[in-house]
Amino acid sequence: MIEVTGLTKRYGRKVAVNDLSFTVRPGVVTGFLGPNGAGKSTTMRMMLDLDNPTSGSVKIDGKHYRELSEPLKHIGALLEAKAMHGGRSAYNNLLCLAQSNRIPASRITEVLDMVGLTSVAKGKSKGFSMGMGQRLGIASALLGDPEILMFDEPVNGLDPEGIHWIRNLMKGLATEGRTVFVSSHLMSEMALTADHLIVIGQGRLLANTSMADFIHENSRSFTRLRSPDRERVKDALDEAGITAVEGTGGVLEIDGVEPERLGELAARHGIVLHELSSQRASLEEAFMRMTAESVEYHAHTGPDGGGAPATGWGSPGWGTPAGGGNDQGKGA
Ligand SMILES: Nc1ncnc2c1ncn2[C@@H]1O[C@H](COP(=O)(O)OP(=O)(O)OP(=O)(O)O)[C@@H](O)[C@H]1O
Repeated sequence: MIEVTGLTKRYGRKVAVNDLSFTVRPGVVTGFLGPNGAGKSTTMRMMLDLDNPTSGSVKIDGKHYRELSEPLKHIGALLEAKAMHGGRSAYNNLLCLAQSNRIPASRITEVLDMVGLTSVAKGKSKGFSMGMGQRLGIASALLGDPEILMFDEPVNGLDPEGIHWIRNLMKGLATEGRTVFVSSHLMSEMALTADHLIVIGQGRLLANTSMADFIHENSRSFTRLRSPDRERVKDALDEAGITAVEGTGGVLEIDGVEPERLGELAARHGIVLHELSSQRASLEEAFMRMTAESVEYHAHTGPDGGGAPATGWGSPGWGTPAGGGNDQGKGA
């Protein structure tokens, strides 16, 4: 378990991390999300004692990182790919880490095998591709067989097979009861991997909630209905007191009514339907909606400034974000 309490980091006048408090629990994969510059890496560095907090604290299984005698046996981290000694072989890089933490050399062979680098174990790591460097970083995180694992952008540089592998690895580690904390900008990947989310913006906590609740609370869900008999559908809906919004291509969008009820209503009126489907926004849309106000670096790609998601944004029925995007500790 990782406990973060009142964590703050200032660089001069810049507040990179602003009074963050949350707990990362074992047994699930916890995703760490935030726009560029939100303070994710700074938070992770402070968790590993690589940076001193201005105030507040981080406890790793109840202890400060500095109090852990052989830290790699408690917490393993992938912070920056290729943070290894380029002139050393993959094996020797891991050997140095193993020796400083009294980890048997046999474990090096095991982790190299786990990450698929056995055949290049003797190769100097400076010749490694980005994906190989990432795998070596992951091997170093796993070396001490720790209960807590932290991965900063682990899928960077990995090919689809590698992404699939790291996803299953993280899920497997959580299933074993370990604490897995992972940051990524790849929302589709995060949606497949994480069970719980910590979201920050401009150093502040925006959400601490389950993946399902985060998407549910920050997105519009509706039922999409398409029929060759649209006018009769509209009459039937009117009669039943159900409001429909006209979407593109003759589609009707209905908020807050399950497809089952709509299907039964259509059947009662003998109306043919060509489509009846539940629409749920993606994690990416929910994330952009929640963090819209705390994005520091915008690309101005169009009249709207490029800050809004393409789908659903601003369409009828899409309400204001709960708590104006600042609902701290929601659902915790
Ligand atoms: N050593 C430093 N000196 C000054 N400012 C810093 C330093 N490290 C980080 N910052 C600033 O603190 C803020 C948080 O940076 P950080 O790298 O933690 O964000 P991040 O969420 O990891 O961003 P990204 O997603 O782009 O990696 C940024 O505004 C950054 O410019």
